[in-house]
Amino acid sequence: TTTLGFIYQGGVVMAVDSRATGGQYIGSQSVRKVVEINDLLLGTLAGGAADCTYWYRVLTSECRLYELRNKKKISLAAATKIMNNIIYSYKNSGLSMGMILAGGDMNQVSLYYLDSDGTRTTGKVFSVGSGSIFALGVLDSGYKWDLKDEDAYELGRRSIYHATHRDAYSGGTVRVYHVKKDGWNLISEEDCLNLHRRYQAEKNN
Ligand SMILES: C#CCCCC(=O)N[C@@H](Cc1ccccc1)C(=O)N[C@@H](CC(C)C)B(O)O
Repeated sequence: TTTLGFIYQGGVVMAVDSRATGGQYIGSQSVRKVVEINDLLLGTLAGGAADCTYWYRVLTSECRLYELRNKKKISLAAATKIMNNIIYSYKNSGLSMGMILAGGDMNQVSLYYLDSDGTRTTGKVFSVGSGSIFALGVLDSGYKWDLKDEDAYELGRRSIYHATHRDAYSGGTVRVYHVKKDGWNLISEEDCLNLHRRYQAEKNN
């Protein structure tokens, strides 16, 4: 898996691949690794497929229960704290999860990283998964706060593409999302083989 999220002047860009593997066996090329928590919050999943899928659903139901009980949307800080407390209660029991969570938080967007060790931090640039070392090489060299939206989307796309090219455990579809303080939307989803042809053609011109 390769997942990433970064904050810039236009909000947050999140990008992921879609491959699931069991050893050298490819279990799926169509995993949705960007998950909707509600219409303001998005998350990315990396690690154990069952762990990520199960606990993301628990988080989603906790967020909905918060809304029903409090008659207001949950903040990103609160949603990540709920997830972190759950994960921490299972520390050292073998969970394997790395999540990036983004969304509106008290009238601004913010970005959190959570993992099954119990880490919960905010930041501007995160990449998580077996391919994150490749993605970060591209992402860190291209990141600026002042990126224009289209350039930010392309930076996320290229970063995931390079990881799918070099990491055997990443591949399939490259999905790019844009998260703003008032909502998120899907920007693009392209097969990494098509991206490969496009980027190789650019090199040959
Ligand atoms: C094949 C198959 C079923 C999925 C097995 C399965 O959890 N694979 C994991 C890798 C892993 C992790 C921990 C123990 C063993 C195998 C996987 O593909 N994770 C990807 C993300 C999830 C959400 C799809 B990525 O992190 O590579």
